[in-house]
Amino acid sequence: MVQEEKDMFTEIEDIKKLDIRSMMFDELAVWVKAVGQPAFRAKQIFEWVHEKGIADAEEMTNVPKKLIEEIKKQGMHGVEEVTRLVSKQDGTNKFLFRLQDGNVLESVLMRYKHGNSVCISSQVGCRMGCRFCASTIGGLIRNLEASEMLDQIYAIERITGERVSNIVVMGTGEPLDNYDNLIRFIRIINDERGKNISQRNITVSSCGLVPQIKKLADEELSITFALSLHSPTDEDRRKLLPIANKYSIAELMEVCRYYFEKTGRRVTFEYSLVKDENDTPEHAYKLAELLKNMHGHVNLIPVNPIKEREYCRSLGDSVEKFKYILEKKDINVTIRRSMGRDIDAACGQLRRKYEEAKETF
Ligand SMILES: C[S@@+](CC[C@H](N)C(=O)[O-])C[C@H]1O[C@@H](n2cnc3c(N)ncnc32)[C@H](O)[C@@H]1O
Ligand code: SF4
Repeated sequence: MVQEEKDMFTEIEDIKKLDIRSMMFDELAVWVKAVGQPAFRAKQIFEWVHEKGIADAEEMTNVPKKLIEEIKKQGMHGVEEVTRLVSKQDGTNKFLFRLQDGNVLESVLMRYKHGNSVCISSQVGCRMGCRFCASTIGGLIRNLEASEMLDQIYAIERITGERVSNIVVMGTGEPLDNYDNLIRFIRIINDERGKNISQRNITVSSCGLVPQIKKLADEELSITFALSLHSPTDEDRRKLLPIANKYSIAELMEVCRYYFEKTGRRVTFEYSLVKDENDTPEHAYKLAELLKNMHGHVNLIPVNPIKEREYCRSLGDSVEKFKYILEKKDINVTIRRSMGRDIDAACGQLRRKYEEAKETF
């Protein structure tokens, strides 16, 4: 075999490891050719799967039976609704979805004046061990495929009949611990032949994996990067986030600066306020000092209590005071409204409940 043939062979072998919904357009075109079909079929399939967001290959009415059989053989992974909770307070919908292998995950639809936003999961479980997070209690089960991230959005559109315009990758899982599938997901959801969701309307949040943040910056995407900072000092951060033992705040600030330089996008700093642990005026002053020359924005969120952990949500007064101190120091800051508080707002809680009481669903 000459080198070119070898490369083509490796390419198709790699593509065949993906399910149809996880293939980017160019990969789908190679696959279509490999199963002996004309090139225009790739566009048809891509539009059915990603623009229309169909649940089942059988719905492709203009695609020949033989090709549908090939697609089924290749597989089209996605999610299926198990249950849905609707908040009486603000109309937020929380979905529990089942994957083909029986694992379950959560996605949340939030309705805002500017459009519908969906918070998706990127892994089944998480191995990062953050102290206040329900998603990590059972550890990491597995990474989600790009198809399984995409179908959380498509399924919500199918179920509600409403368009989704914003995506936050802030559900269960550490997206940068599932890096390649995350990038594949972003490229497909942004493809103009599919849902064509602007990269500017996508936010990816991470607990702070420095090498992957650098890699993300080098992709030069125009997504928003959110860093879960939660403390201005290494000492306090280590108490809340085990990953802080690996990467220091100084390294995080350096890579966030790099992210801004490469992409021109301001970084969001997530700060979940835990009573007496990171919500004192001293913490606020230190945070202001740390972020004074960063091109960023702070998002404060009083922590959502979970029953497995002992810590408390900051009181309203401390939250307002924290915000006031940051503002006085010219730091851009907002308090994130906690959506769907009446329906287990803390991410991972519904999935845990389901795992604990499968038979009642
Ligand atoms: C669930 S994580 C998923 C994204 C990514 N793994 C991360 O940590 O940024 C999304 C955000 O929710 C925060 N979070 C987790 N549990 C929380 C809780 N009980 N209350 C408030 N925020 C929480 C995280 O710290 C993070 O900022
Ligand atoms: S906060 Fe994020 S990184 Fe930490 S355990 Fe939860 S999902 Fe994982």
